[in-house]
Amino acid sequence: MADLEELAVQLFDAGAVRLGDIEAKVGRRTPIYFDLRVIVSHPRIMMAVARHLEKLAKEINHDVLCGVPYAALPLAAVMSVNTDTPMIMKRKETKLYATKRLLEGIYYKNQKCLVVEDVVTSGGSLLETVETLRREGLVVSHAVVVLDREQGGASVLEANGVIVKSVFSLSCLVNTLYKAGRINDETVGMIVDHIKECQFGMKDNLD
Ligand SMILES: O=c1ccn([C@@H]2O[C@H](COP(=O)(O)O)[C@@H](O)[C@H]2O)c(=O)[nH]1
Repeated sequence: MADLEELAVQLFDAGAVRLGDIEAKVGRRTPIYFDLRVIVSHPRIMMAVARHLEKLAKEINHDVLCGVPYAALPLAAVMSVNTDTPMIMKRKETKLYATKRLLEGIYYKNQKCLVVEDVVTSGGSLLETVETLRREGLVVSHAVVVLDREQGGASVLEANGVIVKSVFSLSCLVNTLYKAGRINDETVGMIVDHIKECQFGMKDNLD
């Protein structure tokens, strides 16, 4: 398995780290955007990221995995196969025909569900999935994520009973890329300022 520094550089070289003045969500701009969707085209990187998530997941008692749609779904699927752990999938919208389900796959009330996510910024996307899982009777206490952008999302989740374990924090990712010569000190400065300035609060302040 690639170590974390090596993996950070592989992700950058694969195009998973975008720099510039980027629109992250409606009304939100960022000097760095992490786009993990590209790793479906890089099976070795996908496997390395999944292995690092599995290492975190091993320390957490769980019966079933659920990826936050859509970027984390392939990661959760690889983890499920590697560790022989059942997976369920959340739909973005309820299916309007046949089963009309919001969660696909087999699960039982009170099963412990570990949520898998690519990136946490405000925590809003992850929390939405957690709320659906809890409404269906699953117990959610932890999430494993590839990148915590350190913008308050992990605290929002913790306040809602979800402990977040991440493979990378944004500052450690940026530091590694700087040391590897992939980004310059001006970019590092902009990202550090962005983390300080763009913090998200409690659930009523997610956007
Ligand atoms: O660098 C980024 C930042 C965000 N995303 C996507 O957005 C959500 C996380 O944002 P929340 O504010 O925590 O809901 C996540 O599902 C990512 O897919 C991203 O891809 N890259």
